[in-house]
Amino acid sequence: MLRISGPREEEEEEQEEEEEDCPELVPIDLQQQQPPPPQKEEKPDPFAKIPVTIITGYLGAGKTTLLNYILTEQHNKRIAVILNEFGEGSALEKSLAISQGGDLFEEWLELRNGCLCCSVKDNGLKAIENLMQKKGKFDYILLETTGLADPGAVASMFWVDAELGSDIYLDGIVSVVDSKYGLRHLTEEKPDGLINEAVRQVALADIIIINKTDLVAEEELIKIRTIIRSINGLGKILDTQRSRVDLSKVLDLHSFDSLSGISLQKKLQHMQTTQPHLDKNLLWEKTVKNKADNTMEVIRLKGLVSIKDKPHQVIVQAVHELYDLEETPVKWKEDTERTNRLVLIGRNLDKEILKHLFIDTVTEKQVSS
Ligand SMILES: Nc1nc2c(ncn2[C@@H]2O[C@H](COP(=O)(O)OP(=O)(O)OP(=O)(O)O)[C@@H](O)[C@H]2O)c(=O)[nH]1
Ligand SMILES: [Zn+2]
Repeated sequence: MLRISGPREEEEEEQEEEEEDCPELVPIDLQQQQPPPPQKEEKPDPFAKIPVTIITGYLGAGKTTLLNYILTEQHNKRIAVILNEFGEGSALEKSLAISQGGDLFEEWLELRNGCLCCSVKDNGLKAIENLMQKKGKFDYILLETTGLADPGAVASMFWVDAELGSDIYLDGIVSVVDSKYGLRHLTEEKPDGLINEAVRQVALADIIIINKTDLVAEEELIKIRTIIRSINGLGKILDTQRSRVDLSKVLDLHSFDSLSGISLQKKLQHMQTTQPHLDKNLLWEKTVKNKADNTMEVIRLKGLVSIKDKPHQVIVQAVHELYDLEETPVKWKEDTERTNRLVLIGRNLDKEILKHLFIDTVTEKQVSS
């Protein structure tokens, strides 16, 4: 079954499931006796450590959507964004990632609002080191991991790299979960009995965002919330549509400061002992097979395609069997050939078969009379 999601509607306010934070108690007499603190002039402190928030989550859950949302919200920060991309088509992913009117960027790119953005292929360490040479130009770092990454590895790098550690600190790990497919990702058993990536991402998170609540009914949400709780009993769980979350709930958390209790090391240990309560795999309708007769399964697709009579490039995205198309502000060049590019991630995928299938689908058929 294929479905195109309809035109974007204005989202309702995201609901939050967690209890409100308790207000802090302040002794009355202290408050009365002390004069208000003088208004400080906001000047960046060149020696201040820069917070890093890791944004993790399974393929297509809404990480980049969250990044884009944060960048466009009012935050009074100069944010540097690092995207860990998948696939070989670097230009493709970059142009999809951050809405900059289709500008492509290899190195650090300055965004309109003073934020910086960079797209990297490896673990992001180089990008951060590279970024630190621009110290003073930004005051927050957001790092999006690839959907299949174990965030523990990325997070650990802030401990391993002492030099890096003196400039920046890990502020928190945010994990985005897809309401529709999260359950499936979280309960998938790996053949070797290892903990799957989706579970690792949830287990390590300080904040778990259950995104795409528009796609599921309340019962589904309860199910996914329950399994998330069973994996991570500590993280704060928030529900969102289009990753629209209250920024104060995801930034400046100081999750790993000595004061806030559980350290990353502890979390990593905790993770090994927590087991998800498994639901059995969901049934899925599959028809295309590879040469070895195994059913192909696409988990994630991104692409830049040309649509007949449309002057603009169109982005196609899919998460399992849902997909949507979005016209970009970028026009195809008049005098050059329009090239369609697709990046697919999944199981038992066969490039040749998929290519034929795609060409078959888009080729105009002669109707014989
Ligand atoms: N229906 C619906 N679609 C959403 C929502 N949030 C994001 N999407 C769509 O889901 C798709 C994937 O979103 P991304 O933000 O690119 O996901 P991602 O986690 O960055 O994906 P990868 O980097 O490939 O792992 C896009 O087509 C989004 O437009 C939502 O709340 N509801
Ligand atoms: Zn992304």
